[in-house]
Amino acid sequence: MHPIQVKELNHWFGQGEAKKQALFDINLDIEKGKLTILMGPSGSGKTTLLTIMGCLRDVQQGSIQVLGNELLGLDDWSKENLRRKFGFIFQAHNLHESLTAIENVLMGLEVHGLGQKDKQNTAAKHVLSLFGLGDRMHYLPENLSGGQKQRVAIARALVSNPQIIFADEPTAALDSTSGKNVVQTLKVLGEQRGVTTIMVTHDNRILEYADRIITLEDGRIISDKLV
Ligand SMILES: Nc1ncnc2c1ncn2[C@@H]1O[C@H](COP(=O)(O)OP(=O)(O)OP(=O)(O)O)[C@@H](O)[C@H]1O
Repeated sequence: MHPIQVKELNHWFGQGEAKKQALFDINLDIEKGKLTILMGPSGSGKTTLLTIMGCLRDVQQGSIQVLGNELLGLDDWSKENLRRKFGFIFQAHNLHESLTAIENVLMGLEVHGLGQKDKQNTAAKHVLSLFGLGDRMHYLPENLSGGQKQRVAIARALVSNPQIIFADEPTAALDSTSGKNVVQTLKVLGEQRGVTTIMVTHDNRILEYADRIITLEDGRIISDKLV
């Protein structure tokens, strides 16, 4: 069974006269362990689709099965439980300004309620080192560059070993080398641990790492290519 199966999904914003359809008849099966990229012009519906799949926005019409759960009509408690199996990486990194890099990464574990302190520290250090932040662990966000902050946010999303990663423009603030490093890491996680990644991006530099590229335009899928 695919980790994500979308059938006949439609979505609208606004009410009455201002009501506008943002997604039209989306049908999609996402394969486990693959890196899928969503592309398309601004306003084509990429973020809307990503947030619906990530249980951050309710399904209005259609069906989405995520890790075997139907999202249409799913109760809040089950949604919350499901979100714990996801890692989220957004362009706005949302780090806590009063916490150091490693404390921010540890937040990714505490919410998940996993394991003991020692193990958690080891996991947080490991993932920060993976992104070249081994010597910045005890820095506050205000003393990190934009790219370093984004890498801390990515480390926080990955530290709990999520089954699915939802990423919205994760490399936008990164230089080319760090951007590639992030995407390569996601690819390796997919190949070695079966982690599924769905990524919205405009960043052409990383397309070569994708397993599949889906293009949206005006709320519809206009192309779907295996790479
Ligand atoms: N909260 C909202 N309220 C009203 N309309 C919205 C809302 N969010 C998105 N839309 C509209 O839905 C459509 C799809 O938006 P969405 O953000 O999903 O596009 P996108 O492809 O992610 O764009 P971008 O690349 O600029 O982030 C757009 O027409 C947008 O104006």
